[in-house]
Amino acid sequence: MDRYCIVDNLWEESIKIIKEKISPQNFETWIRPLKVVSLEGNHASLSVPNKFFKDWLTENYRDVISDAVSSSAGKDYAIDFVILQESEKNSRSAHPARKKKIIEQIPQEKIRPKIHPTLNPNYSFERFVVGSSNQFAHAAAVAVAEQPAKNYNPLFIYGGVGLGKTHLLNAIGLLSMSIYPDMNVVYVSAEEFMNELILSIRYDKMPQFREKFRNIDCLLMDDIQFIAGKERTQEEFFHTFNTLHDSGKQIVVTSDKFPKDIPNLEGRLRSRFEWGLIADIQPPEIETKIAILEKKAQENNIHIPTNVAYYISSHAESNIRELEGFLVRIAAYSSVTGRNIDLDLVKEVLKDIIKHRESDEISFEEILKAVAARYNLKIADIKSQSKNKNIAMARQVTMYMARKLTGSSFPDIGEKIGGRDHSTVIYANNKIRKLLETDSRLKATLQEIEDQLLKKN
Ligand SMILES: Nc1ncnc2c1ncn2[C@@H]1O[C@H](COP(=O)(O)OP(=O)(O)OP(=O)(O)O)[C@@H](O)[C@H]1O
Repeated sequence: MDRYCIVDNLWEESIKIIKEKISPQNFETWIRPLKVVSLEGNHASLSVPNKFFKDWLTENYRDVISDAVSSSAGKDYAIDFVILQESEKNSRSAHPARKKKIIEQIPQEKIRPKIHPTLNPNYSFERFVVGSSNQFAHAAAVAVAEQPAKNYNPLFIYGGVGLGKTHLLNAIGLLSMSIYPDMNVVYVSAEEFMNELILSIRYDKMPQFREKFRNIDCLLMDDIQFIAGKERTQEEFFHTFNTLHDSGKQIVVTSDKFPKDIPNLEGRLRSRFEWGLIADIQPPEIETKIAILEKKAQENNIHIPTNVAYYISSHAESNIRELEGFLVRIAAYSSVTGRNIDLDLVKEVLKDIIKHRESDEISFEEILKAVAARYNLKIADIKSQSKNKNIAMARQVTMYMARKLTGSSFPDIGEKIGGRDHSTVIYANNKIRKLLETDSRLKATLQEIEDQLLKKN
């Protein structure tokens, strides 16, 4: 058998294994179009039609594919994905020798761009869409990047999942480095910081650890909430913070919560976070979602008609990562089926996700439970007659959310929340609505509760 036959047989065997492991629809969308372009040593390269496909496969199916190829071949294979050039895409059955060439034609720097060892070059300010939900955080981030340690130190950026905190943090690093090329910028997640600390303690390398983290011009630390409750990490971060701050170095941290709302965060750290500027990122309104979607589409040469962008944005949650996921799915489906992206195609691709979501009915009891947990109260407190400020607030939030998420009538909600009159529910609903116009912390809290309720299934 010639070498290309062996490769084809191996791939045939592998896809049988993969087919057993994933749904038929996903198999047809993601696996069927793949072809092996090279098999060298312990490395298999598979061709994919575009970057979206590549990102999706890398994130979701790389391990499944590599396990299947390894088990068919009887030895371990690492998998990577290579984007087919347009001309190759048009002739699906390119000669094997030509296929093999494809990898060599792609410049190395296109495969793995390297600018800074830990900064993501795609997360730049140019690629960040500004809307009213993130305007403040964006302006603060630009100011810090242009004039580090001048005005806002530390800068504390907080917001819900997938709303662009990491993107902004990276953008600060990229811009600062382009303005001040000699600047020592370090981007690290709080978890990596902790892991490095543990290793340094274990291998007696604390002087090196301190040398590294206390000689930085701009420290960008992601997901700081992770260190809460971890005593030794908080202690070390506290000293790192002081050293950098005292010597006029910039510190930027991100978190999923406002400093005061991070449970188990040491008071001395919390107060330091409050020294500088605290900027929030709110869930985007529909116009910003559409603008982000259109920008992402444009960056990847995908044409999305306006009605389609509107449809996707109005059905995606506020999480922008999810919005991107929808785009990936749609672009891949369109490229595999050769169909243009229009409303019918999008409805077809997203129908399961959207149907599932619409069937996710939230009950009053679930809202009550989630609000009580968020405000550290018992359900009985919320239903009680207590006039305590925190309890009264939680009660009004429950009424507002019940109205919003269940659509129940005012008298119904009043009945369920301890036999209250419907006018009390109307009052609570109006009061919270009004507060939300100005109180960004409350807005973030409510969004968090809502996200949690929507994720229940
Ligand atoms: N305003 C924006 N413009 C363009 N892209 C955005 C914007 N906000 C978020 N994104 C994109 O959404 C994705 C998720 O963003 P990011 O990872 O920064 O979120 P995060 O807030 O750090 O999430 P997590 O809480 O999970 O750490 C990224 O691909 C990012 O580029």
